[in-house]
Amino acid sequence: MATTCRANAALLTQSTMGRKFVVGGNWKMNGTKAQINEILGFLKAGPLNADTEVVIGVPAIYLDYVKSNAPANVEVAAQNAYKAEKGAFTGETSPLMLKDIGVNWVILGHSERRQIFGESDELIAEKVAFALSNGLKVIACIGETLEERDAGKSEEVVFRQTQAIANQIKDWSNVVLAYEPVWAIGTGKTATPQQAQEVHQSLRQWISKNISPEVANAVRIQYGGSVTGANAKELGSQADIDGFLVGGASLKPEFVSIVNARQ
Ligand SMILES: O=C[C@H](O)COP(=O)(O)O
Repeated sequence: MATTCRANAALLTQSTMGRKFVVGGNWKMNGTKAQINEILGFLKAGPLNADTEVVIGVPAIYLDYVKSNAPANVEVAAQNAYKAEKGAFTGETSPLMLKDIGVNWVILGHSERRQIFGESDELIAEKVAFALSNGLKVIACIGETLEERDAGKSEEVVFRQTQAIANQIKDWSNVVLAYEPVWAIGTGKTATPQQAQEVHQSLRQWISKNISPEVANAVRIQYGGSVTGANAKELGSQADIDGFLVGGASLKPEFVSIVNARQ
């Protein structure tokens, strides 16, 4: 048993080598200044594992405030950005505006953007390309709905969504993929570590074949969908899970233990 555990740990170290664990907190449309101050309070208190990259996705109106008040070991992300520098796009935010206030990350293609706001694979891919070309780092979300999973189409869907991005970009070094099965988002139904690992592994194999082995080895793939302090350690111990994108629990002090899941 001890030998098997050591062998698994060695395999995990080998397969994740060079991929820094990255945990995102997606606040979605939540937060008041008072609540944000509480969140920043527990992030400052941490302690946050220095080997984990932490990025919080903040509503646009609070980006500047959070950027000015977040601890130095926490990066700040927008939850959306448009594919143009400036112009007549009422209600949108440009990657250049984000850079202007010192925000270096953006979350794109979240399933809520896809489903509620009708964003297509192509639009998301264009936004990813435009954000990257303007110096942002991108968390690009992919994932299947329950109907698609029940129809056995999980892989087909995530491959299609990733292909759309691959059609628009060449350099993946500033991209983190977030696999978020839609049926697990905000439902309390987490994918089991095995279910998540299975999709992450086949996605990495698909990337190796269709993009390149180098990208497959280097690109970080987060899991998202009802991640909590209670399930993060087991999920985070899977060889192809390189971090999390956390919704509800990122608003709570348990986010600290999610960040520290790989310690
Ligand atoms: O971006 C985060 C995901 O939508 C997960 O949300 P959740 O942790 O509340 O299920």
